[in-house]
Amino acid sequence: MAIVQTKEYSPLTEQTAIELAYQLELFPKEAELTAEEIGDGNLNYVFRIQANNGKKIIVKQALPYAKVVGESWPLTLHRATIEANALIKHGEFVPHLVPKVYHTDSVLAVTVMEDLSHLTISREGLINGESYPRLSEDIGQYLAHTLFHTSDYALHPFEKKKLVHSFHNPELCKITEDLVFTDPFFNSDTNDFEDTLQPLVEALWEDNELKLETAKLKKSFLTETEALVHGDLHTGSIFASDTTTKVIDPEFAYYGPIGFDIGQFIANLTFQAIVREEGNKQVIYDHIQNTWTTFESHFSDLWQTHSIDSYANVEGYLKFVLEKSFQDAVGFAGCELIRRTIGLAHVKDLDLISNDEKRIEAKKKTIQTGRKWIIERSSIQTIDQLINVLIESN
Ligand SMILES: Nc1ncnc2c1ncn2[C@@H]1O[C@H](COP(=O)(O)OP(=O)(O)O)[C@@H](O)[C@H]1O
Ligand SMILES: CSC[C@H]1O[C@H](OP(=O)(O)O)[C@H](O)[C@@H]1O
Repeated sequence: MAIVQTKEYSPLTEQTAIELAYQLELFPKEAELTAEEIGDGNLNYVFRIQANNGKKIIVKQALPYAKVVGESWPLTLHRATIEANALIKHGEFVPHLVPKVYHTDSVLAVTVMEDLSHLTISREGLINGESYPRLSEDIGQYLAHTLFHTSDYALHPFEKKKLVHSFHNPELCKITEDLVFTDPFFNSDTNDFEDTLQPLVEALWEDNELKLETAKLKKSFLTETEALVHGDLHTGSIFASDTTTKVIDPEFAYYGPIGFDIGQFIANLTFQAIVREEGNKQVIYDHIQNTWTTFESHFSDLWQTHSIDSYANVEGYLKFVLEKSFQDAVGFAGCELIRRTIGLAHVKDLDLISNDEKRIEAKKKTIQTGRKWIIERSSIQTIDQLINVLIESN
């Protein structure tokens, strides 16, 4: 990977993105290049550069503010370095499940990576009725390998603490602390929901039991440095086809609780379980179940074969770790369901439902399911129980 440092930050244009690609010698000098800005996320520029021979690359650049809000919301450029380093670190364990990184530049806040345009963002595909047979198996493996190998169960304590330090990501964590764990549970300016939902939302704001349990989950997010988590593992951060899965966009990566990524992914599948017609829901229930069972079995295998923890063979310890991760995941999934329904950043799975009655009905379900999962997470002990709870309210 070439490392070329530029002296000064400035936002790229399609023209300067092409110049950068030439400068980095990612294409032969004689290649004719075209560029297109294709970013549809909340935060960054994404340029696709294409040569006349068909070769393509992606140049992703952080802006010094959150694109979705504008310059009034300044945001660290360091997130680009976090993202590139997380792709590289996770790629050590699951190279087939992340894009290749060709180049990073911390001054320009740029990551140049493999183009995945032959795949589809899984949220879009799922909304269009795709089932992606490999999705849960691949994400279950991604979760098991990235989380186990970056944890104290696998790493020397010095190495682990070095990683905790290098993935210190306070500004992006603060976004999650606010948008996932706080604002939706209070009458905050960032919230965004239909007037019809007002009574249900006000009931959440007055629900002390819910707020107490959410406070405990937020505390875990704030304080537990268990593993290097992706930090924003929703279906919009996953490219998929029937045969391939690739996880992108880990700019929210930091050392956090093992259950966080698992919960966010399960919640984003749950939007589909709720919005799909009756006959198409089962494939999503199966994905939810398979995500956990694949994670559990791969994590357990890694524990047996690679753990360096003195207590690894103490009967009951692995079971304790898995039970805690599951319970956390259920609670984090509940927070994600609620925040994507009434908070600042929504999901198309819900918002694209054009029929008002159906959309509101679906949103009531995601709010009620989220509340239930947060409050009842300690009594939901298996993935089958979780799915039964979901089916009962769906
Ligand atoms: N490696 C890639 N290959 C092809 N398209 C990509 C790639 N990375 C991002 N994109 C496109 O850019 C969009 C936004 O990327 P993302 O990393 O999610 O940005 P943000 O951080 O702003 O959310 C994706 O939904 C996808 O369409
Ligand atoms: C102002 S950031 C809101 C929201 O956006 C991020 O998602 P993405 O970058 O994938 O679009 C993240 O989920 C943040 O909570």
